Amino acid sequence: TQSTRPQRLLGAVKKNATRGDPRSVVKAIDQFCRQKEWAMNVGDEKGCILDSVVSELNPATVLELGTYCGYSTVRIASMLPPHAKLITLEFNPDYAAVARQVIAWAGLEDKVQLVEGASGDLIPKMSEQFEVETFDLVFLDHWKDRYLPDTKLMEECGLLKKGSVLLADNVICPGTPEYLEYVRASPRYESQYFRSHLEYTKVEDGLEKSVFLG
Ligand SMILES: Nc1ncnc2c1ncn2CCCCCNC(=O)c1cc(-c2ccc(F)cc2)cc(O)c1O
Ligand SMILES: [Mg+2]
Repeated sequence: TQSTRPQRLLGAVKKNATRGDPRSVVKAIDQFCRQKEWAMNVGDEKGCILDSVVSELNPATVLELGTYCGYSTVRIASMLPPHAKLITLEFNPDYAAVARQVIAWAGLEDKVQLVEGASGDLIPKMSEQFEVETFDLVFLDHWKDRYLPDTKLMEECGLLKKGSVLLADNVICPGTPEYLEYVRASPRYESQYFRSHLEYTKVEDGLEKSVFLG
């Protein structure tokens, strides 16, 4: 049977990256996506912006919506302090299976909890099932029309506290107009746009960082 793109991406990680070395995993995926096959990872350019937000915030609890192959999961988890935890939600079981192996190759399985399911179903169960009160950082990188409803859901479920940061990928391409309008107009958020490019291309895209004011 034919392999899938995520499976070929995993092969490139196993071939070119060193076990237990997250930076080499990130580099192997970026090389694969530039030289072999484009894939919808946040990528190296936007990845540097992601890194700077994580290192500035030094979060203890992180929620990632949309794992895909685990590229941003590895980028974030590799920067977390010792007892911090990252919960990442992935809807597609095939993507989840690849992501688990990418995360394990990077040696980060102890910091990451990958949960399979839809964000809309899992967010309301967060506090009871995953023993999390609030998230210091949420990285939104899943269905673009779920960014807004899931943000409202996180507010309603009390998962955001004063100072929680939402970092949203693809706010220009593919675009999340309703989400952008909401976080930029709401008095409950302080928003900032980081202009960049769609991963591995010259197309404009960017990240929106929104601080919850409580
Ligand atoms: N736990 C959960 N709950 C809900 N949905 C869930 C989920 N877990 C996963 N999904 C479903 C996400 C499916 C992938 C989302 N990402 C994207 O769709 C995406 C697309 C592009 C793109 C841009 C230009 C193009 F020409 C083509 C594609 C770039 C990106 O950086 C993207 O992140
Ligand atoms: Mg994305």
